[in-house]
Amino acid sequence: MGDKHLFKKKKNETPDTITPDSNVDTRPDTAVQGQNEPEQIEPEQKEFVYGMDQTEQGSEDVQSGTSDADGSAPSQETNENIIECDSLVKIYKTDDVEVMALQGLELNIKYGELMAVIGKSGSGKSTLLNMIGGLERPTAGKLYVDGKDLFAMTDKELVEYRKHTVGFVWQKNSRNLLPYMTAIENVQVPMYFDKSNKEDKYARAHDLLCRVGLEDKINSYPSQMSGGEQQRVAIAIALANNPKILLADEPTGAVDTKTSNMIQDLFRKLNEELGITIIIVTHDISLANKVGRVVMIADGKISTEKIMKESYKDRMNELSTDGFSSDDSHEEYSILDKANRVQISPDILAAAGIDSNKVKVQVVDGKVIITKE
Ligand SMILES: Nc1ncnc2c1ncn2[C@@H]1O[C@H](COP(=O)(O)OP(=O)(O)OP(=O)(O)O)[C@@H](O)[C@H]1O
Repeated sequence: MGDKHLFKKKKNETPDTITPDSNVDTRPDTAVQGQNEPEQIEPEQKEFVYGMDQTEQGSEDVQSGTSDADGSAPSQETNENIIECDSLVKIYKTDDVEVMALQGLELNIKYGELMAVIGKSGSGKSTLLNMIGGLERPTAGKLYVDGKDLFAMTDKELVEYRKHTVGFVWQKNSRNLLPYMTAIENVQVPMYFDKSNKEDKYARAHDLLCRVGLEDKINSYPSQMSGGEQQRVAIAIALANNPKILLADEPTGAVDTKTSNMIQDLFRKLNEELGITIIIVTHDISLANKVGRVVMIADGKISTEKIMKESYKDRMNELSTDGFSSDDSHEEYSILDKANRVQISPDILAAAGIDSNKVKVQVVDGKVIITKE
């Protein structure tokens, strides 16, 4: 990512909150990872490990795009970033209309990060998540995930990628769970093509359900579980194939505050225990305040990012969620794009009394000062 640290925004300033448009679901109708994937694949031997510790599995993954040969694709050995978005553009075309959902987005995400993506409705959050998840193809730019070039993958390779590299959790449980299966059966669905025997699959599903705190509900059907419990089953399902990245789109959007807190804690626990990279698209400010980094998308680009202060990281490890106050937990930065441009939010412009499109830019004592003309 380009240089950052232009100026600090007021602490505690919350991003714009919005109501998700629940009537319109523009995403591809892909349910639980692995369920709607008709292609037959060669089963592969996998160890019973989660998260980062999958170098063996990764090497058997799709090879297209792992272009060490041309030297351009990052790999885990040489790169600390699991995701690199470089000038990423996504244009949707419907009839005569073109929508530019992402407009040259730059973003790097490190292995093992726990981060949130926020922004107004229509800013491109889900589009970014869907592209990282291999559900949408970039129109232009570069997108590398775990050393693989998603731009260059064939459809078949993308199916493989979706099965092994990423796991999804959606807001709507109907998209995550099959109603006629118990929790433990649901978790085993994505393991269908896995070569390991029935007992191993059962044991792995059982272990995952224990990790998400549902050891008492393994034989319950979705209708017999609360919304929060169903969401925890959904997280176990998303982890079923030991993905390196967990992608969650509004995972707390349909639950109450208490359940939301529980899910937030669970993401942190899984991130710490499994070392898995977790990216959460959310409007839930309390959730955004409890992750290591929050990036805000505005008009299809990253505009600001907030990094959790070290002192808060320590406190988060000591305190339960209920006792945690998120005030002043992060420092906020604006992001320079490749052309050294920066977006300044309307709030900051208003606070500085800037109401025209012409400003004075000076360097004073090593600081860039932007003032009204
Ligand atoms: N399949 C699609 N076809 C056409 N336009 C689309 C499609 N998916 C998204 N868009 C448009 O792309 C833009 C970004 O959409 P996206 O869903 O990524 O935004 P978002 O930030 O996730 O919004 P929300 O918070 O409301 O879910 C919007 O203008 C949206 O209407």
